[in-house]
Amino acid sequence: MQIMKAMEGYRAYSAPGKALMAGGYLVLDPKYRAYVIALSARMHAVVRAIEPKESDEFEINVSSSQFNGDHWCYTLCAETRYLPLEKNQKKNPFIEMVLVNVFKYFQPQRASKIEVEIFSDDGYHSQSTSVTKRNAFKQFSYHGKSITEVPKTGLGSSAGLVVVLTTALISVFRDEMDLQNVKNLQLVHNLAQVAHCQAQGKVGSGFDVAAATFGSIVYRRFSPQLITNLPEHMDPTYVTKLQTLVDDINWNISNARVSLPDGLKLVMGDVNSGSETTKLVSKVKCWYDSDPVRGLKVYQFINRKNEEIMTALTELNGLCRKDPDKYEVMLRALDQNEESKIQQSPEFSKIRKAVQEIRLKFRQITQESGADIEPPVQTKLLEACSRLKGVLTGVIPGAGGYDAIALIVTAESNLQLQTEGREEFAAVTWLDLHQEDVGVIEEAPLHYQNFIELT
Ligand SMILES: Nc1ncnc2c1ncn2[C@@H]1O[C@H](COP(=O)(O)OP(=O)(O)OP(=O)(O)O)[C@@H](O)[C@H]1O
Ligand SMILES: C[C@@](O)(CCOP(=O)(O)O)CC(=O)O
Repeated sequence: MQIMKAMEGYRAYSAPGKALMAGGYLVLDPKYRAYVIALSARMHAVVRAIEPKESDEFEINVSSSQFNGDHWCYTLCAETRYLPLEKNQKKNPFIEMVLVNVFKYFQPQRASKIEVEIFSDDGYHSQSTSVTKRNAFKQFSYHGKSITEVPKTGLGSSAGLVVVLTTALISVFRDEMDLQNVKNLQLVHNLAQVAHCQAQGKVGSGFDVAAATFGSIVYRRFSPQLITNLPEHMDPTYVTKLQTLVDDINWNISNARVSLPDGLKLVMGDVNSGSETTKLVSKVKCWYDSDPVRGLKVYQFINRKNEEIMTALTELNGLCRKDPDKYEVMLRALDQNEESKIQQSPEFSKIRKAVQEIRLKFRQITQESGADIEPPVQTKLLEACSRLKGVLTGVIPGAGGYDAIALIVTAESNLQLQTEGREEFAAVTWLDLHQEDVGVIEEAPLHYQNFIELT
């Protein structure tokens, strides 16, 4: 009772990370679709508005105490058109752009102090020297370094942060924030895309923000001009243009929900390294632009293979419903690595063949563009993984490079056990993650209280 009282006025939300299994690079163009899996690693925000304030200045304190006690303290007000100022000039462009866009969109007048606590699940960062704290509901890792200094695994921490923070702030300005309501999800998505795109320097397709909002999806992006055509933040027309863009314009994105077929799961292996997506993207763009006719042909080929993968996954979904016995036999063949039986499954064969062909093309692009999309060390690792029992296929998701690898494997398989102590897997840490269907959800604020350090 005492605890419940103390939690009054708090709201909590979480949003998932992502792995782009098919469609990397191509998805930057609205012509092509991508297959995005949402992950069980989530970014969380607990929010509370303490009303009202004496002055007309809003104060927004965002803390991310897992990262050496990181916190940002912003003030903003209607008179300065909601331009956020951080008290100690600490930079976090993602938080800043969320504040700019949510405040400009809602135009709140009655100043208040707002507190937001961010928590992120382990999957987002390499966990070499962290300390675990837990309560009866959740546990989080605490690092001795700031957020910008802890190595990332590439699961989309910034998109998760932007989506969950946008949701938390919207809930302060809106009484009703039912996340089953498509209209509300669309509001979160559109505001979060604008904020993420502005913070990131307008390079991404937005698949990570879409997955954090809607969950596992087949994604087709919006036209980039929707956001790049917005004027500068301080332009007097920004507010109405933002509101129109968020509420009235059809973004024409696809976000059809998908799920991996039953009996299959996603496994991610952190290689403790990481890549800079923006550099890879600009090198690939140079490669494409140097011979656009050939570039288009290569992309069209990769796109056919991406679509084949998506079709085969849908077919597997159908087969496991229509003929569960046959499907079960196929899964067991994968489990035992019985190559001749696996080849008898047209769906498995199609997926494996299409992934091989896509990877081959990306290895060629790697050589020609200088962008390390599939560097030899990752090729070697993926080949070694493909020989393990239960592995259907594997890729370096998203932009590729030295990020975590992603495998689709049978639910029964245990890669940890199969790879323990083996030289070729020495660099890999299997992440404790699984596919998740849903995107941003409401959580119980009580689950984020009184964390105790494990000894
Ligand atoms: N828990 C957090 N608390 C505060 N800020 C965070 C948190 N997690 C991420 N961020 C912000 O997001 C930035 C990292 O975003 P970035 O887009 O570089 O990586 P990512 O989204 O994790 O990876 P990728 O884009 O490769 O999937 C951090 O520097 C910080 O500004
Ligand atoms: C290369 C690209 O298609 C995928 C990048 O994915 P990731 O950030 O590496 O997971 C860029 C994008 O879609 O934003």
